[in-house]
Amino acid sequence: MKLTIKNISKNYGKKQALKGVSFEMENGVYGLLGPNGAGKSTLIRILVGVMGASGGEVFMNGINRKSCDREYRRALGYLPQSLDFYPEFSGLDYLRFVAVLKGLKEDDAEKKIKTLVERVGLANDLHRKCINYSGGMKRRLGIAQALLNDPEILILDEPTAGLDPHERIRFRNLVSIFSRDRTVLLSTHIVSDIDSIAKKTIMIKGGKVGRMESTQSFVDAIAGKVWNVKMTVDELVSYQDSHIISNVLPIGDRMEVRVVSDEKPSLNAISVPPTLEDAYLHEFQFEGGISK
Ligand SMILES: Nc1ncnc2c1ncn2[C@@H]1O[C@H](COP(=O)(O)OP(=O)(O)OP(=O)(O)O)[C@@H](O)[C@H]1O
Repeated sequence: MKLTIKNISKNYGKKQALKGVSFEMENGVYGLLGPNGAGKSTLIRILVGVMGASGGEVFMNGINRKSCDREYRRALGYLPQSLDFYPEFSGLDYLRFVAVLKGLKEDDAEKKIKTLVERVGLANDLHRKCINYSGGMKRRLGIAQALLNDPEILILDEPTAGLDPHERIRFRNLVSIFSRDRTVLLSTHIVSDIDSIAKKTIMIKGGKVGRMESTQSFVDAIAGKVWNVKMTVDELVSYQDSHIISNVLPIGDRMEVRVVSDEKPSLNAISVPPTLEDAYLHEFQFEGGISK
């Protein structure tokens, strides 16, 4: 399955939310990473067809999606940022309801629901009202509904928002397993969501795709630009206004400060191996109040 996004733009009145976004995806997880307001949700809404683009095209296996709308919708699974549940619905009612909306035959739906709830770890909670599920269970129910029609393309919009670390890791592992033979686009501003599972990371800012590379390439590109510097708390106060700081660790009466900097930031700085989080900070150094 190949999905090609070509020159997509979107205007909300005078606000240009997407400015000619282009990239291509095949099997595997693709992380769509960008700060608040970068245009991630707008792009996703256009890809899943709940909103029209102002310009540009989407192609599925080389065919314009406008010419294969039915097949495209059939191939698509979508987990939106928030899911609403009818108060009386159990998890099972909800999945049956979505199965009807997706046009699944009753027998197929029951088999599919049984397999999926086991895979997402909800088999013992199916008869409970889903509004009483924990955040993690709701997300797992969300991924089960997105997978009911066996989609080849799975689109997840900030799927781990509000989850505790245990549920976050569980969700990430699920996505990784499901991505073996699917194309997954996972939008997030949480670097650890995609750090270990995305084969490519798409960095988006100001409505433009800055770079799309293998996740490891982003990390490799800033090798030699991440440093540990020991300093006092007073020194840190003035230091943090002029440097990108990715971590601070108190050691005795001093601070070990992790700094992302093209140049060696001070004489006693020691070069350390970079992470994707460092690469994100380097890429978005002018977003989120970091000035340099
Ligand atoms: N309905 C709308 N009307 C006007 N402007 C909008 C609308 N929806 C989004 N925007 C603007 O478009 C830009 C992109 O918004 P979008 O929600 O796509 O970003 P995002 O990357 O998903 O952000 P977040 O991570 O905060 O969800 C922002 O500047 C936002 O304020």
